[in-house]
Amino acid sequence: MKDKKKRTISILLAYAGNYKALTFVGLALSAISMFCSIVPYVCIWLVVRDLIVAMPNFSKVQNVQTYGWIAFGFAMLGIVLYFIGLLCTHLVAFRTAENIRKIGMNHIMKAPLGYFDNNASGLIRGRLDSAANDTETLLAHNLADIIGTIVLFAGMVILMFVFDWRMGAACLLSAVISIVAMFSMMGGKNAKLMEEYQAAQDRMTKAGTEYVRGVPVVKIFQQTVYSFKTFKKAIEEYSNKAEYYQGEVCRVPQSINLTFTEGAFIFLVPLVIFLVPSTLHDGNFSNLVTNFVFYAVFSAIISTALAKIMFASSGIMLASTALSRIDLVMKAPTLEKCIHPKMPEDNSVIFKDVSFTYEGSRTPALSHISFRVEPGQTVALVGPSGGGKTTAASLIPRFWDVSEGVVEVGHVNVKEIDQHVLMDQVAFVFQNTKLFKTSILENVKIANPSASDDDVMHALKAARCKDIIDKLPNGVHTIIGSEGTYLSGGEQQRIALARAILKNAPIVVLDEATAFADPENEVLIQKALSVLCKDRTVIMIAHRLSTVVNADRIIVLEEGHIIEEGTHKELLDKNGLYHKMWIDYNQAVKWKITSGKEVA
Ligand SMILES: Nc1ncnc2c1ncn2[C@@H]1O[C@H](COP(=O)(O)OP(=O)(O)OP(=O)(O)O)[C@@H](O)[C@H]1O
Repeated sequence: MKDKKKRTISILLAYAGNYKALTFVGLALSAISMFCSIVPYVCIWLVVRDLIVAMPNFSKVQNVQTYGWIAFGFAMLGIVLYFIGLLCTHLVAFRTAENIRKIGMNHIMKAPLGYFDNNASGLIRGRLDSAANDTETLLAHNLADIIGTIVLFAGMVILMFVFDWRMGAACLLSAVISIVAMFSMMGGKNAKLMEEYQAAQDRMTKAGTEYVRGVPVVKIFQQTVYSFKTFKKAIEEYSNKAEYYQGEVCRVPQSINLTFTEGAFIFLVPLVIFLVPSTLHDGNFSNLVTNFVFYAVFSAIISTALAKIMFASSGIMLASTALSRIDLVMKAPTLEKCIHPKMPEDNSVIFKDVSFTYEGSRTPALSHISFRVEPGQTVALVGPSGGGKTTAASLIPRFWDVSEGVVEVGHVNVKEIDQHVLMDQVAFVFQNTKLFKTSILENVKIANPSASDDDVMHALKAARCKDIIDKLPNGVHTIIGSEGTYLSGGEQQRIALARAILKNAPIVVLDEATAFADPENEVLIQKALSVLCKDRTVIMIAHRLSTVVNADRIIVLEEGHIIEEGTHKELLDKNGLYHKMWIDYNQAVKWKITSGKEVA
């Protein structure tokens, strides 16, 4: 546990970079300031002592004012040093939080694009943000408080011997009982319990997010919250853990802690009563009263110090869970960077004995796939759902890196092509197009920021987007999502095609480009596609087999294997899976037309 705390602090300080040294300055200032804050208590002791000695002739007392000034001076110095120390630790905390965000985002930028399929970018950003925030309190306040409290206790032990060790021990004993009770709540097997409690909290948050995402489904099927069993179970698990921790584990130690934090008097008062007879006998009664006043006042700062330790412990715990969230982000795989990049020789795409297995999956999504697409050819990937079509297409622009084999673009392994060159070489049109909440013009320009507005308009025209722009209030400058602007799936797809046309890449990968299109949009999309694909190397994935009949070659993928390959005619003649798919497809089309007639 102690090692874990040390590790947490040293990892965090590594994120502080150049500001690490400032932490030590801040901590040293905090320690000195705590020392300064003890001095006024000593002055109180001296004042009380002089007053009691001079009693009843108080005019004899000479040094009270001097003690007053010394107390004031040290109190002010303590405050100033504490603030400068806090300034230093805050600077470190802010820089560390900034570095956590920067380093995390830099790492994520090197992750393959496919990683974001399973890890939503919002979730990753949320993880980094919350982790950065959770480390701030520890570095800005808690560490300084821990050091300050250590100095305080060291000061107490020294003062215990200087004035009256018995009263010092009484104060210290109550502090020690309080600390032991506090750590018994957090240490040993309770630390594990605390981790489980936090894990239950995390599970509840995740299940809650899933539930909110699924609200439309819940509403459509008129289900209740109880239909989301995982969420309900997560809430129950969390509340059981919380009740057990707060009720069973914390009740006794918490009560002891609170009693002794505020109650140095529990030992101090009986002790003094016990000592009165002997001091009256020795003639040291005035000394006893002076010391009692000192320890009674001094014990008040113990409770403040203990409360700070308590916060500091939870701060360390919070920071350590924050570090595990950062670890999750930093575990994201990164694409190998080539040291001596090569330029593709032409626009061909070749798969050589390629296999690929998703992380955590037992069965390969692709097994020993080999095919070649010559420059200017159109090759279609078809086959049953889950056959590996999208996976194969994703390996070309390195959304993932192959597990075995080689993918080549222009006769060069894609891993040996500079990432920017590869991205310039390949345009990818996804099934599910993402448009940004900005103008249509900017949305298209993302593909080629140096393009002129005229080029963008030309691309939009070629992608048959004129009707979309005409109906928008500010034409091409309309912000998508603003003023009730809504684009259908097919319309969004045409904007995405305009992007790909503007990019002007020699290789085009189309993943179900017509997936979300109604018949009217489909015709327009097909026209846009014919512009985009003209004289380019095209790899297209399609379920609507009518879109692939003219392809130079059709590859049929099933369960990660190529099971048939050829032209539309050759595959029909083979009488295999493609032939069956073609019959099924035509029956489905006919069924649609027939049922359409029935409705009419
Ligand atoms: N991100 C992922 N993580 C883990 N497994 C995945 C992931 N994406 C796909 N798979 C699995 O890989 C296999 C191939 O999926 P892929 O999406 O490539 O098939 P597909 O032929 O494109 O299917 P569809 O036609 O339904 O889009 C499937 O078993 C699928 O469950």
